[in-house]
Amino acid sequence: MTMIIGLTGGIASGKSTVSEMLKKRGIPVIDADLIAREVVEVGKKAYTEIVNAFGKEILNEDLTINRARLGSIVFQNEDKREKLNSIVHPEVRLEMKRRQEQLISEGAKAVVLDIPLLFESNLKHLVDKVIVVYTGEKNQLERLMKRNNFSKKEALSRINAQMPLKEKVKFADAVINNDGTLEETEQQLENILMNWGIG
Ligand SMILES: CC(C)(COP(=O)(O)OP(=O)(O)OC[C@H]1O[C@@H](n2cnc3c(N)ncnc32)[C@H](O)[C@@H]1O)[C@@H](O)C(=O)NCCC(=O)NCCS
Ligand SMILES: Nc1ncnc2c1ncn2[C@@H]1O[C@H](COP(=O)(O)OP(=O)(O)OP(=O)(O)O)[C@@H](O)[C@H]1O
Repeated sequence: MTMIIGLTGGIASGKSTVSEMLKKRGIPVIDADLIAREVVEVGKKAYTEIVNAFGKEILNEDLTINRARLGSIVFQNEDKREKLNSIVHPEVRLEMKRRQEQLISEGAKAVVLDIPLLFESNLKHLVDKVIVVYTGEKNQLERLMKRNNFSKKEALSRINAQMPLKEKVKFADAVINNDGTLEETEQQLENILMNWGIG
């Protein structure tokens, strides 16, 4: 039996960092953010629906989606965000399921689904266990501003578009506190995998 593990957290809490550590140990990770980029490539079904809903103003000159522009629209307006989600999420879910089945058929002993909105989208039923990557509010804000070159206002609008991390922790089977060093984060991950028999 393949163990399906959900990896979630808040924006910039460290999911990709933990996901790299998992891959290094040979555990495959299916990344929802990455798939969400693929399904909106020029000409795909979701691409056409986004252009119909948001207009050509959100396109770059080469007709690809201008993510910064679309982001600044949807993170300021919940209705528009829900509209975008309703276009993109079904496509992401289909592709994730396809990849998960492929990995299971190859005999993977565990598969990790890296899904930032696992709880917000009520997807807990898709996984056997959930790891939440946690950081305190101050670290989350600072890391997000630094990584994306965001103002405080821009960063907060994205953080506030998600369930508070403190809430997510309550629904976790295991929590990794990523406020410390990367070594400390890796140690916590090792302990969790060991406890679940996949270390
Ligand atoms: C709005 C978009 C174009 C902004 O693109 P951008 O390159 O700036 O951000 P990126 O996609 O790398 O996402 C960064 C992080 O933002 C957060 N985030 C993204 N979309 C959402 C959303 N709809 N609601 C809440 N948080 C979100 C996640 O924590 C994600 O890890 C893009 O995020 C998008 O298409 N979002 C809708 C699809 C989605 O929900 N993706 C997330 C997982 S499926
Ligand atoms: N323990 C740590 N100490 C210092 N910086 C860290 C640590 N963990 C992650 N970071 C940095 O914080 C930022 C956010 O981390 P990461 O990209 O892994 O988050 P994420 O949860 O995948 O974000 P997103 O939701 O946007 O996909 C990155 O710039 C990363 O290098």
